[in-house]
Amino acid sequence: MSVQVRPTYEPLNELTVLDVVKPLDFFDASEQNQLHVREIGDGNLNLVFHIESATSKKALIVKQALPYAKVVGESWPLTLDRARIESDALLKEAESVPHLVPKVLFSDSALAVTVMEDLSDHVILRKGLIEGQIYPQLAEDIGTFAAKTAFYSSDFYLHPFEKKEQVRKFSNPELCKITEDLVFTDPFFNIETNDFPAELQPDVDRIWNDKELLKEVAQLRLAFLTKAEVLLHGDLHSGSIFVKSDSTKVIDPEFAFYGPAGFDIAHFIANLALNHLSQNAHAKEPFHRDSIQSYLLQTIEKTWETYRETFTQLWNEKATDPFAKTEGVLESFLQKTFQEAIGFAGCEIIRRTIGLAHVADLDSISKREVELFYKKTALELGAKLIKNQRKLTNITELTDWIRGA
Ligand SMILES: Nc1ncnc2c1ncn2[C@@H]1O[C@H](COP(=O)(O)OP(=O)(O)O)[C@@H](O)[C@H]1O
Ligand SMILES: CSC[C@H]1O[C@H](OP(=O)(O)O)[C@H](O)[C@@H]1O
Repeated sequence: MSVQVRPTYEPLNELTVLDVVKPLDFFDASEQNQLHVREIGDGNLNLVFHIESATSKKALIVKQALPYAKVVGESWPLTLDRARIESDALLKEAESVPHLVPKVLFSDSALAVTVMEDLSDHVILRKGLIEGQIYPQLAEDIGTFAAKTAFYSSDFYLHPFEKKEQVRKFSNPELCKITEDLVFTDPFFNIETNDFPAELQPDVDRIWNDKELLKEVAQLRLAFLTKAEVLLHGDLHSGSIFVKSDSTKVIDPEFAFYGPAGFDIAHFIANLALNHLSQNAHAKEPFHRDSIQSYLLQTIEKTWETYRETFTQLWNEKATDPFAKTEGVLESFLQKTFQEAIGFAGCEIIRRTIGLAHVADLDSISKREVELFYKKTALELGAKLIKNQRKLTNITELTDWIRGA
């Protein structure tokens, strides 16, 4: 009788990662001794290894969760189950949008490892945007990604038993708690881990004392906590998207869970809005600033339009919900999703400005007074979105506000 011994978890290094890779037969026998390994992780949480054959230049990526948040260290323990969630989410997303996610080649929940397609010929969207690049396919790809992953995971499409099984499978309490704290709670209170320049204190005080704003944030937070509408990526910022001119790939779904439908699209829009603001400082000349800013606003508009049209088409063709043909049901779902997305986007803009985890778009502005000016503007925009979410009915009203910020 043979006994299968499950590998026990230990953090990989540039040598031991080869023990994971070699048995996969991804590389030919002749390449196995000429593999070049680099740890390239630049995110907040995990190890990422790039393994390349010195001869054929074929490469793959091994991502491993650490039992703590890398950005803080061992004092912030964090579940390894996030690696299982990430690989399961990539596989689930690949069922509806295979061209928009990296291929998963192997995963092992005990080692907290996902082995995936190497996307080094792409760049991280945040970096590309800060440099002033434009990506013509981005809006259509992200609108399609968000609409298809939402519809196919929703009660509008799935049998209720299957939907509830998926909710159970993607239960992600520890990673959700990070979002509950870092996005929906800490930036709105005087919490030690908030991070902002002292000069912003009067603007931050205004947020902390704005009762109308806090009431709206409490409702958005409750929606995040309680609405298991669709399977979300859960952290769809511009650092979670790889791009090149003719391709978009959404990576890093370790925050995936069932939540409110507007959440992913909100985070994408918020991060484009932050880049839009920062272009006032980054763009080398006014002509270039105007063209990248107008590209960003068009991208926001087209992303929402693509989401709305794709979701509507799937609804008309495939919805199983008994009320699918009842007049106004789809429209009211989309309107609620849109308005909630405006509020979530406001929270993301505020937390990326004064919370624990910032964005390079604003933080890399070299002149201090310019950085402060645009951070104040970001806080004003975020608060305006949160307080006025229910007044907006059209995406161009939102882009008008971002343009005018
Ligand atoms: N499939 C991939 N191909 C190439 N590089 C990758 C891939 N996945 C991740 N990376 C690199 O590793 C970095 C961190 O990955 P990410 O999944 O965002 O980690 P974290 O969960 O720690 O934020 C990315 O910014 C990118 O540079
Ligand atoms: C300590 S986690 C902070 C922050 O990091 C995550 O992003 P990423 O893993 O892409 O770097 C997520 O946005 C969390 O809110």
